[in-house]
Amino acid sequence: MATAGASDGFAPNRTPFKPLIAAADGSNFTYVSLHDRVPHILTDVVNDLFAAVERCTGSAGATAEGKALTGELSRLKHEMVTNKPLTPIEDDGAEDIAVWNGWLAAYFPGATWYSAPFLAWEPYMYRRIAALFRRSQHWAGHDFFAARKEATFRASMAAVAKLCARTEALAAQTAGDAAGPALRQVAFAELLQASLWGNQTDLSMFPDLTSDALEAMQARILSGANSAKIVVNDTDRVWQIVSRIKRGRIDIVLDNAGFELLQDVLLAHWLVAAGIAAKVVFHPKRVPWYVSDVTTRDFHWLVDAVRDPSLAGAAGPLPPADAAALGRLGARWAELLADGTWELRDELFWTGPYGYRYLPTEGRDAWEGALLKADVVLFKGDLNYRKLVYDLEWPVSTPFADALGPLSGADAPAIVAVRTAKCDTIVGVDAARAAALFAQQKDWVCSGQYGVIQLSPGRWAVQEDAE
Ligand SMILES: O=P(O)(O)OC[C@H]1O[C@](O)(CO)[C@@H](O)[C@@H]1O
Repeated sequence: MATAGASDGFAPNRTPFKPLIAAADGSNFTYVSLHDRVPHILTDVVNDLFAAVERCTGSAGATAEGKALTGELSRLKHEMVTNKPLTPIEDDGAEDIAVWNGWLAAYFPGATWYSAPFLAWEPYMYRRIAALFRRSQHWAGHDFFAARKEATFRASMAAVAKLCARTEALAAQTAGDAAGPALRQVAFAELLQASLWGNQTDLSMFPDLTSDALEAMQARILSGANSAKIVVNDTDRVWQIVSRIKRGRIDIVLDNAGFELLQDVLLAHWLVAAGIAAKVVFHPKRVPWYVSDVTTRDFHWLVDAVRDPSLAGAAGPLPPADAAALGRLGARWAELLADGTWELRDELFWTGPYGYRYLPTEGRDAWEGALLKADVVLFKGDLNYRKLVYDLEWPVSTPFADALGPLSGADAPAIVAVRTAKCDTIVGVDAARAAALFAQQKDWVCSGQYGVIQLSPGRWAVQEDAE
């Protein structure tokens, strides 16, 4: 098996700064995750499956298999809480199993849950859960998180409808030649910021978001009250690039389903309406991931739910103008998907073991097959950020592009990380600013209350310099 060492001396188990390790440092966020938060998620998976098995009116085989699966999931939880070694993932027929197991054997032989880095054991757990389901005959297509993802979105349909109406209006104001660049910049900044704060609605951290909370969040974005919480805000630099693109290509490496996905889709809607993008490629996950991550099915579900909220079981009538905007946008998105303007590519790399600095070597399908063809790639959310910068104890002021390593080369697309900070890793922050924030709130970097919009201009640096 080829080992993934990079020319800069970096390897998955040999890093220039310490990776975040669970047990070593006592009560940090990693430890709390492994000790409390993630075992609860596993318990929820077991309980959800148990309830689904109880409801199951299918064959006796499905019931028996479902019960056996709950047993296997409970065993997985036992391995975790009793700090057993990370064992090979059982073969579920997907090509990435060999990649996962080769990576474990090469870089973390004998590692246990508490000795493996955070970025190793946590994705490993979600892939093991997925493998257990995918190996079953009757439960292979069951997304144990689907009900929760859909319920949150359904419950926030009033906020969803308002946002659709607003984006439709923004697109109408800024699409034509008559719209000045300043207006377009403001629209872009608003939608990018909405996409950022949409990342707060992640069910693995904040399971209880209500429609009112979502509307309050939108109000804070519009009033500018949230801007101070964007610790690094490269929006203007991103706009310098985006505003030069005419009918280009934007890729979005998605994070959470539901409300965050809606914000990403609204941004994509505007990019197409404004003539900036002739193609938007979305990258969802192939298997259920980190509770609320978008799968291909979730994407289509959202488009259908916006096109006809009654199909999604949304309660109560909406104001007629908002309802009409919903229907129009949903129908438009279905068209964009059908004619290939929007494309979904759920490469297995996103649920694999490697950090994104290994995209050029271990993720060619995603890198050469997709991202390199883009003008700009947006990486949404906390986990994508951790995988981009490799989840280390970086000095906070390390430039973002330096932390990206091979992804920031002169042939690369512009890379934009759009993330609310929900773990200890962060780069590109002025050291004095970070110190002031730590003095104010010890856990600011894990709290989900602060965000970053960070740019590595890649091949666009040349054009920026040329101006
Ligand atoms: O949905 P996001 O933004 O990727 O967040 C995923 C969550 O998982 C973690 O990466 C670890 O559980 C957190 O840091 C974060 O809260």
